[in-house]
Amino acid sequence: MTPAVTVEEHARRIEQLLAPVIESLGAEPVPLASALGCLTVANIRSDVDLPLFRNSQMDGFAVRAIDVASAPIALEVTGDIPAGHAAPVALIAGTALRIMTGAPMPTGADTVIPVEDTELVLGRDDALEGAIVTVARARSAGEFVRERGSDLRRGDLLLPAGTRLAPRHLAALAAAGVSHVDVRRRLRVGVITTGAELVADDEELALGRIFDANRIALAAGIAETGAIVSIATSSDDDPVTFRRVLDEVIGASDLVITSGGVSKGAFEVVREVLEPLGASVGSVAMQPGGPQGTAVVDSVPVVCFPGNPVSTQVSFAVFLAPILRRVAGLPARSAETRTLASPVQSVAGKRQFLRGVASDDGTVALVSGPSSHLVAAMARADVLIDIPVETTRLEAGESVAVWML
Ligand SMILES: Nc1nc2c(c(=O)[nH]1)N[C@H]1C(S)=C(S)[C@@H](COP(=O)(O)OP(=O)(O)OC[C@H]3O[C@@H](n4cnc5c(N)ncnc54)[C@H](O)[C@@H]3O)O[C@H]1N2
Ligand code: MOO
Repeated sequence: MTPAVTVEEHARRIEQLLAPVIESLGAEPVPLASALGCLTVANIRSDVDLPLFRNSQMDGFAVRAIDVASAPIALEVTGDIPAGHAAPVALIAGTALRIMTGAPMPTGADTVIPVEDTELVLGRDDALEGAIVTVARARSAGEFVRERGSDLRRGDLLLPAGTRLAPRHLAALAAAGVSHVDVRRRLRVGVITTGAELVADDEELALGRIFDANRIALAAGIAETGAIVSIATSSDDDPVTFRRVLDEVIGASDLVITSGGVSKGAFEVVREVLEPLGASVGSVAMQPGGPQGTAVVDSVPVVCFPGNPVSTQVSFAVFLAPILRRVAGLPARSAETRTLASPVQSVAGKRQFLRGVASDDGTVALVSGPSSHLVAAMARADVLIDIPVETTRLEAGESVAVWML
């Protein structure tokens, strides 16, 4: 990749690298509890009517509308129908049955009088036997009765193919008794951060060592874009260690992302291990995110990002997030136009992604300078300001494209 390729060229390269994996993803059945965010692969029809049976919409008394037409009227209460009641119950004409919300309607009843519109006088020893209910107002037939199949009929379409499963979809499937759903298999993405300076979880900080910001950033980015984090781990700069870690992660992943070890230093472990395997490592005309690489190892695509934490995050946002979002059925992150709150400088020949905060008044302000180690400043940003490759200066009030983070 020498000389530098454009952002668009590198994006196309990654698109091509991932195409075979995405095309062969296929489908798998998953339990509903694991299906949030998955895409259905086929139309799902209901095997049942919803509601499953005719039931009461209110706590109250099941009656015949004709028997309460001249309310107020007193009726004998001949029994109770709690929710979950299994045995079919028949209403005797001219009487009432106490019923709870969701309980099956007794045959013969055609309306429910809400308890608020009644007065109950219990029988001897406060038993329901011998109780009398006074109904204060009439109701027409069908009121407060939820008819079987009134929500959805058996055989009707419950969810179309290509639905990205949200809680409301899962609720409808569960209500229809569906326990597993066929979904597009999600991409399993592995993460390897590299660098002898990275403090492992069980190590103490010492001079020259740093905490690993990229492992969690990439893992969270993967999860946010609807893919599965297969393994997120790290390696030091020893090629033998890196190769061992790479093999482990490749075995569990459809795609592997590395961070660090791709520029021009003396200990660039990613480059050292992957170039002999045919990797393309070089420069993309962007800042941050200049050093970039791609490889295929054991048929698994490997995308190599630079180690600076802002570079890693910007690289993920620019090159992988759009693809992963599309595969997961998520809408593309919107790009908008804003006006600059203050002038910006840029570097000729590099597309610059500056970190900014967008305001409701339509302006965007920088949160920091352009350097790619400014990980704390990036946390204050909500947009990337996209400065075109040949632009070297923009004045306050000029329009810029911003990418929502
Ligand atoms: N002589 C040159 N030096 C550098 C060039 C160049 O063109 N010529 N490019 C610079 C640019 S731009 C970048 S970006 C970095 C990329 O270098 P690497 O991808 O090889 O990354 P490292 O050297 O491993 O690390 C760079 C930087 O980031 C810190 N780092 C690494 N991993 C993590 C992590 N997981 N969490 C937090 N911080 C991390 C690392 O300590 C370094 O400070 O190269 C420039 N150099
Ligand atoms: O390209 Mo590096 O990512 O500028 O700092």
